[in-house]
Amino acid sequence: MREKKPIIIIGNGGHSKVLTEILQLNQCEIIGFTSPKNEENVYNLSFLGNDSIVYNYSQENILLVNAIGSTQLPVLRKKIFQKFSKAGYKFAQVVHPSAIVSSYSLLGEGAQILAGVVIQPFAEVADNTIVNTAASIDHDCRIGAHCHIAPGAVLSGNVLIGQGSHIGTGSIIIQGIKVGEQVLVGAGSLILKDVNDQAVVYGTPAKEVRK
Ligand SMILES: CC(=O)SCCNC(=O)CCNC(=O)[C@H](O)C(C)(C)COP(=O)(O)OP(=O)(O)OC[C@H]1O[C@@H](n2cnc3c(N)ncnc32)[C@H](O)[C@@H]1OP(=O)(O)O
Repeated sequence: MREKKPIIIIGNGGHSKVLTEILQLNQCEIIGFTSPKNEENVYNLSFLGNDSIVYNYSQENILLVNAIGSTQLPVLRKKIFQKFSKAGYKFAQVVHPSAIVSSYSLLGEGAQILAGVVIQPFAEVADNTIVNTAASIDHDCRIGAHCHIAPGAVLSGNVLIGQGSHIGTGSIIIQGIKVGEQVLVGAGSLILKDVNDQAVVYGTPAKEVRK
């Protein structure tokens, strides 16, 4: 998927490395990256300045890529997306060529679908959500905005995930489960029951450990 406008990447960490390769595979033009300080970029992309440098570019002429990663609740990613969306900037979708994304599924603005992901028909992935390496999202799932479905997570059919939630690496969620908003699911969890908003759960089967 080739974006027509040149792209500014926000962030220069591990997630940025992964997204940059996808942008290159998709032959996107990359202006450079922002970061709090001038540090090496493994692809030799240009350092543009801190995030405020984005305001030097017209909203009409560029797209942003939110390359802030997360290992727990994706709070900073959400802030970045909301700040620049409010200022009229648009975020590019980033979809790895190896991802299998049903043409009957829906991806929101700035959705990031990484290598080996499968998204089945009538699933929805809302704005600014990451579906990380080899995760699988089955039919009719609805994943809210600003979520992170970490590598290898498996969502069976009709699973609902509220906004701002993190589904840990390798977790399994059985069909029809509702996970609330800003929920943190630990790595390797097996989710057999609905999960309340803001809960932290993990284990097999998963239990709520704290709010
Ligand atoms: C490309 C990428 O890298 S994307 C990154 C994806 N990463 C993830 O999805 C990681 C998700 N994070 C986790 O699973 C974390 O372990 C969390 C958030 C659930 C818990 O983190 P913390 O609050 O720091 O817990 P901490 O490490 O102190 O562990 C507390 C206890 O819970 C246990 N525990 C922690 N996580 C889990 C888990 N996922 N499953 C079972 N037990 C767990 C620990 O063994 C420890 O037990 P102990 O007290 O008996 O020793």
